Amino acid sequence: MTSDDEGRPGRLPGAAGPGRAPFAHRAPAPDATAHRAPAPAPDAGSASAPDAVTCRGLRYAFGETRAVDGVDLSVRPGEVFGLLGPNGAGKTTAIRCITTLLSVPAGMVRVFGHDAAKERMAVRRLLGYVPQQLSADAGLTGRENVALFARVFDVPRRERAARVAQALAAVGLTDAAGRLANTYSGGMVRRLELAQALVSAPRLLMLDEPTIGLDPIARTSVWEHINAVRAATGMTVLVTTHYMDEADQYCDRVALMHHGRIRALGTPDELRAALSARRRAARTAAPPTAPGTPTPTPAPAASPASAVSPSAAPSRSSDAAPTLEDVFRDVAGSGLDEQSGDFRDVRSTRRTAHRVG
Ligand SMILES: Nc1ncnc2c1ncn2[C@@H]1O[C@H](COP(=O)(O)OP(=O)(O)OP(=O)(O)O)[C@@H](O)[C@H]1O
Repeated sequence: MTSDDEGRPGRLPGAAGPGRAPFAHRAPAPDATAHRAPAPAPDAGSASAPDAVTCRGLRYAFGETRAVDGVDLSVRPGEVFGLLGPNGAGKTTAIRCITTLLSVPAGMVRVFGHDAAKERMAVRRLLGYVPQQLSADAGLTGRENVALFARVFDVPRRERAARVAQALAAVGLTDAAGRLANTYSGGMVRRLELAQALVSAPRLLMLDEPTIGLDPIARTSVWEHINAVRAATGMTVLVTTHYMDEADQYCDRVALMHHGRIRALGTPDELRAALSARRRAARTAAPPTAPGTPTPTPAPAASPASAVSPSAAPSRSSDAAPTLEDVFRDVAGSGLDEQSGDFRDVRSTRRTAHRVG
């Protein structure tokens, strides 16, 4: 990376000339119901702009294990896109391919038009990444942690102090910036890691399980800060999560992943409506049952679901019917609980406990 600030690929368009803030210091909205903040989205303005992320036929195997098994997806500039699935679905592996931490052996990955296989540094300069593993140093203060990332990501020296302060302010850690990270709560550690990822003003923020193991208030706080920065900058957000309710609340679109494949993709409303339609169709097609005969449970869909057509999207009136978890169970089929446990498997929770302990 160079220290030349002009034309630096990681710079948000129009957001930060020398001396200007890379993102606005907008305090998170106090209203916790302000989900899916509408982004002014410098990235989302042009119809010809490349997608933030494009994966075509992405595959990755660890020996015999096909962790990612032919993933096609596009993340639009400025949206919050959720990659959902149980433990072992392949979410982290897919994310690591997109970040270039794993090289792409088969298929294609592009980030804002840059080929992840051939233009690794160009891709990395566009990204902020919060991995599942702890990325903050417990023996450093919050400020020192963010400053370290500013150096690693080659934030120009003359801007560093201001950018570090801005990143800490954007996640509500100004007052705690001088404290050692090992005195932080789990939610504060997550917000610190968010500040570390934001200090380079990424166009694409990638978060792997950002709220796993946090209590509901801390989860809400993390999302409010993500949304506030996104609303101020138009940054694209790609997030993995087990929490269906959270994805429903905060993601513009979601992809449901299981056994390395995308089983369904669309807005939460589209996915729920498609399930309602399938249920209605199954009821209509079912033969009338004799009185006293138990009603058979419809078999879950056997084939992987493809993207849900937006044209089939119904209105918000179907909210009360199926949940996103119902959709997942429908498209993933009966194998959902076999190996991977449920959506809140202890493995990840333990990992998080280690992160903050
Ligand atoms: N380094 C590795 N070596 C061998 N197998 C691996 C490795 N990393 C992941 N796997 C396997 O690849 C598959 C996908 O794992 P991955 O971590 O991508 O899933 P995930 O959906 O992110 O799960 P989690 O929610 O638990 O993080 C799993 O079967 C996992 O055991």
